[in-house]
Amino acid sequence: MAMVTVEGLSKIYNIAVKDSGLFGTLKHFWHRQYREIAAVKDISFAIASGEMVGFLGPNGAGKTTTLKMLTGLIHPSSGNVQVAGHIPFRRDAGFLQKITLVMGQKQQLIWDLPALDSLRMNAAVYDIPDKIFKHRVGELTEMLSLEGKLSQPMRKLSLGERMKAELLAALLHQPQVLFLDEPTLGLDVNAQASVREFLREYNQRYQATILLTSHYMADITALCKRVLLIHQGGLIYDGSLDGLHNNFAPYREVRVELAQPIGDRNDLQKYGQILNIDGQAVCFLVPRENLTKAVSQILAELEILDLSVNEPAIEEVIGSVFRAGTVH
Ligand SMILES: Nc1ncnc2c1ncn2[C@@H]1O[C@H](COP(=O)(O)OP(=O)(O)OP(=O)(O)O)[C@@H](O)[C@H]1O
Repeated sequence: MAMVTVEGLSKIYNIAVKDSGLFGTLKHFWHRQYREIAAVKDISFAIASGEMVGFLGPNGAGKTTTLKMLTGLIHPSSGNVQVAGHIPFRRDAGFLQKITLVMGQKQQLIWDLPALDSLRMNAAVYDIPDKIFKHRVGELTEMLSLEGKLSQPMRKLSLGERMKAELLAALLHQPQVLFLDEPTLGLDVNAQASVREFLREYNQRYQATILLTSHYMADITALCKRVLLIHQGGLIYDGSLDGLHNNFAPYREVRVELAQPIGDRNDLQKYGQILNIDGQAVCFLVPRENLTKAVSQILAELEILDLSVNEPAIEEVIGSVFRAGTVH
């Protein structure tokens, strides 16, 4: 059963344009002009109940705009959206009980209060009976390893603990669908891993449907078998992470350690696209079909200490898909 259905969804923002200076301000006052920004262009996809999907795209691609339409914060310019059987922008109470939106850069818990006080307010908003409130807080506190932290003012918690408390608050009403926008933003590696582990466990325990954006590929590779790639407002890939790797990585990375210091960088470019140079080591990106030729040429023409051939990391694959702008 599809928990999220998106059909031909678009969002156009109208931005007021103003010339500089006093004349520009006066002109803007009397004769306002607008420019259109197509933030999301005719995207369609469906997410099944219990599925965890990664939503990837470079800055400004349209991810947050899409999440805002899926959660009813803004109206689409055109197209249809259904989430858990509801039309989001109607924002009926039943819909808000079934979803949550977590934005890594925004906080809902009050800075000077212990998280527990804010959680009590949330429980009142969502009409959660005291017994259930205590049970859920206990369960989530354990899953998030937040024992002893909820009674301290938020400002005294570490960044990672604050993010976990935010997650707890966002999940108190036990939503079926989680929209997570950069939930690990700015966290150190350990805190990222523990939030990731929590999300995996939460998804398994409650069969929650999760759409997750993250700039950290480790989050996506650890949690999402399927990814949606958005670029300049258009959906350019919807499929498995493995499929992306297999189909869209027609390159191999060739790492060569030279016996002598590197002279002219231009002399090396004939072997492949130079990814980076580190001391006497060069990393090339070589089309799969040229691999044998490039390696034989390197062995014949350069004095080398070591050579290895690797598959590019998934970050590289996605980066090249975005640079190309389209996936065939
Ligand atoms: N309220 C707004 N008014 C006008 N334009 C907007 C508004 N919000 C976003 N945009 C524009 O829409 C486009 C998509 O922005 P959006 O925030 O959805 O991208 P994003 O993929 O979430 O980016 P990031 O990863 O940087 O958060 C951008 O060009 C942005 O400048």
